[in-house]
Amino acid sequence: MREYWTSLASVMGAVAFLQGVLHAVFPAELRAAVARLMGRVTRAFSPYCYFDVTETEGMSTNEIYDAVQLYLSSSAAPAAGARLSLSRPHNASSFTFGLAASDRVFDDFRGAAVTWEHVVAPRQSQGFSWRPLPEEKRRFTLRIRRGDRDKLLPAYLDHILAAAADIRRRSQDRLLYTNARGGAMDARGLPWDPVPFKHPSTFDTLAMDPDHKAAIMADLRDFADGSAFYERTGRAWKRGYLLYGPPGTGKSSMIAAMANYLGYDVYDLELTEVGSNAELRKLLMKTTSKSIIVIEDIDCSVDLTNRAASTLPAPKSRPNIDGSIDQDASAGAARSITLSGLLNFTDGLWSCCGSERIFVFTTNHIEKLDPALLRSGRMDMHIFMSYCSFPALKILLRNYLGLQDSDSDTSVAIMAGLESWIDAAQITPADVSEVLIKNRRNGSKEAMEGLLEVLKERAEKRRRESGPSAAGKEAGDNEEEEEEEEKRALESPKEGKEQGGMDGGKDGQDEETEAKKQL
Ligand SMILES: Nc1ncnc2c1ncn2[C@@H]1O[C@H](COP(=O)(O)OP(=O)(O)OP(=O)(O)O)[C@@H](O)[C@H]1O
Ligand SMILES: [Mg+2]
Repeated sequence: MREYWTSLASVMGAVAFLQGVLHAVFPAELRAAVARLMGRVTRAFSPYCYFDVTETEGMSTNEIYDAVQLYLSSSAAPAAGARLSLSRPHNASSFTFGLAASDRVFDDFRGAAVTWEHVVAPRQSQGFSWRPLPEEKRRFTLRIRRGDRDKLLPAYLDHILAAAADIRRRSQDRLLYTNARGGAMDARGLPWDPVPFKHPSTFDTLAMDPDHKAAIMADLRDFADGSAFYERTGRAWKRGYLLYGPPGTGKSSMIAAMANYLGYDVYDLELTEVGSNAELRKLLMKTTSKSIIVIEDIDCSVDLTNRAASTLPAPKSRPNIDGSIDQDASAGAARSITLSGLLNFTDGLWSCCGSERIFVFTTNHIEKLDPALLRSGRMDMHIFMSYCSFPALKILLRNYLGLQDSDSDTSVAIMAGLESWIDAAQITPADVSEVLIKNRRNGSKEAMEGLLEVLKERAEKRRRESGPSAAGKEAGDNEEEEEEEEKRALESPKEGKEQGGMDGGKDGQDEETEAKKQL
């Protein structure tokens, strides 16, 4: 054994000696030229071709290098033992992973396998430079089979750039924009005011029927991933959702959940602050893609019952600095937003500037909306946010009391009571949440008992009120709705309205999903 080690050491010594001689005899340039030649010969017979993406291009940074780094860190499979570096960009809410030196990752695109290697080499000393260059030269080398070249380039790089942009957007704080300045522009000429958007509502916390929720999430996902579909079918890449239902059933929470799910910015459009159709168009043009444009309480914002006529709800009289109201301005200034202006906003040619945008309208009174607004293609999906059902209640119990399905045997009787009373009580998720918040300090059993009492009271009250005099009233009428109606003091007539429902909206959606499947 000792002889083996002695001979190995002498071989290594000889190699080192020869290397020393080579280094001494041949200049560095010659050695590099020989290495380059060898590399070229090897590559000429290789079934692969290689592409280098260097970190810097001349003096400027290479955008593709950054994109590749971001993309590889999130989507490709690192080789066994690869080291990923961790970082969190300033102002970002999530971490990003980067590939360490000389590590390899594998990826595939359209059925072709690719390999990326991260190569880090020391930079040779340079002459004078205005800008200090990094001491190392970094690059990604892409290795693909020669036969896959046409299939992969440039489509694979486009895919990487788009994916990297998406990751970048998701890792930054998203924004909520409002147009609350009444058409005034900021210093940069933008009509929207942004604030960081940090709404905690997610589809996980949203209490609604799980199947219904899953259908909405699938629809959103199809939309966000549907670039090729929309291009192929010649449709503008946008989608409209109409959320309707009584107050406190989670319409605004649903919008926040949608934004959090897709990572989109939200534009909260206050229609009463918009003076004209032209202004509306300008606002639309200043929205970015990957955003949700929201008009809440659309029935209250403007009178959208007559497509042809100008709508004239009392314009908001803004107080002057001294507090007085400018009567001329409030009485005389006719507002000129029309239903057709709004339809153009969602459906016309202007709505297609930019892409990947979702329009969401909410209303408590779908029957007050003009059928033109409900037509499929404008509002593709009508989502009814209903009173709290038992499956929705279980989600609230889980969120507020930490109650799991498996825990339910501890309070089987109360759960059974809640299940039997919940529909009759017609209670909103907002009211259930309030009761649970109020009682949760006393423990989950007490909180559930408290809720059961409230449900019974409500159901009893409803039963008493729906005596013979109330017969014939629609099932959806209830105390809260009436209170809300009074509060909003709407004057628009009800005749001639078509009752839009989830089915109508869903049909449109089903057709599209079907079309997608066929394509
Ligand atoms: N479906 C729900 N799931 C979870 N929480 C809900 C739900 N509905 C309402 N809530 C709770 O009630 C509060 C009010 O709900 P939200 O503002 O979303 O109702 P809304 O339907 O938009 O009401 P409005 O018609 O008055 O605008 C929310 O902050 C949330 O805490
Ligand atoms: Mg709301």
